[in-house]
Amino acid sequence: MIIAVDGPSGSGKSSTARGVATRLGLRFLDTGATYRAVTWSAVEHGLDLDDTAAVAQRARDLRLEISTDPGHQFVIADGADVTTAIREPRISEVVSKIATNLDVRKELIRRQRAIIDNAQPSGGIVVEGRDIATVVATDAELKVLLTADQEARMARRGAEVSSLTAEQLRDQIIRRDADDSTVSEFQVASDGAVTIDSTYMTLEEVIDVISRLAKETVPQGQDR
Ligand SMILES: Nc1ncnc2c1ncn2[C@@H]1O[C@H](COP(=O)(O)OP(=O)(O)OP(=O)(O)O)[C@@H](O)[C@H]1O
Ligand SMILES: Nc1ccn([C@H]2C[C@H](O)[C@@H](COP(=O)(O)O)O2)c(=O)n1
Repeated sequence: MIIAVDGPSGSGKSSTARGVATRLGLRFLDTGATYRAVTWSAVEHGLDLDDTAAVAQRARDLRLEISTDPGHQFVIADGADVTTAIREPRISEVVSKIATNLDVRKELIRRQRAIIDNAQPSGGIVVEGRDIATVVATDAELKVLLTADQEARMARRGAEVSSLTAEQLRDQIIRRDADDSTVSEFQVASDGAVTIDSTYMTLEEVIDVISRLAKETVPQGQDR
């Protein structure tokens, strides 16, 4: 089974998808972490991030290991544990440059699909990102567009990283969504997707709703 969770920045995709995977005993893939790992590597190599060919080559050359265990997340890039480093503001500020590089996307989508295929024997996977239902896994059994209004998303990010200024918060949520939406459609639900507006819902409530939908989606008697 594949559950796709797409949506804008700060809507709760990652925490919700991880929670659903834990609840249902599925694997979990944070596809944003793959774009962040390439960004980290390009920065470490001192590349000009506007040099799309050089950055795409870096994406193809990168040795990348990403955990799909919802209880133990890690990202290893060229042998370095970058689990924390890829979340630093210096990466968040520039990651859209890498995520809007179409050759990088081609390479990372290929890798994401391989990870999803590998997870199938263990029962399935919850995959979160911006283009999962529309591009990466169009055959997902359950497609969710997770939204929340802009103020709620900025408040959530602010509560998570208290050191961010108001300007940095707007950059990480509003500017990033504007840039990212030039290459992916995550503001409007695709065909067959269920929209969940989490503005006034707790994380647990969102996890409950998606878990229930997932159980209703799998035919009775079929192994998960
Ligand atoms: N329904 C919710 N109610 C309140 N807070 C939430 C809810 N869902 C998630 N959060 C919190 O909001 C913050 C952002 O969530 P998360 O990182 O999962 O969002 P995201 O959509 O994956 O963001 P990004 O795409 O920017 O990585 C986290 O601190 C998380 O705990
Ligand atoms: N499937 C995806 C996943 C992520 N992105 C972009 C969006 C962000 O700018 C960046 C990092 O994602 P985050 O960790 O903040 O969810 O990668 C994308 O274009 N497609």
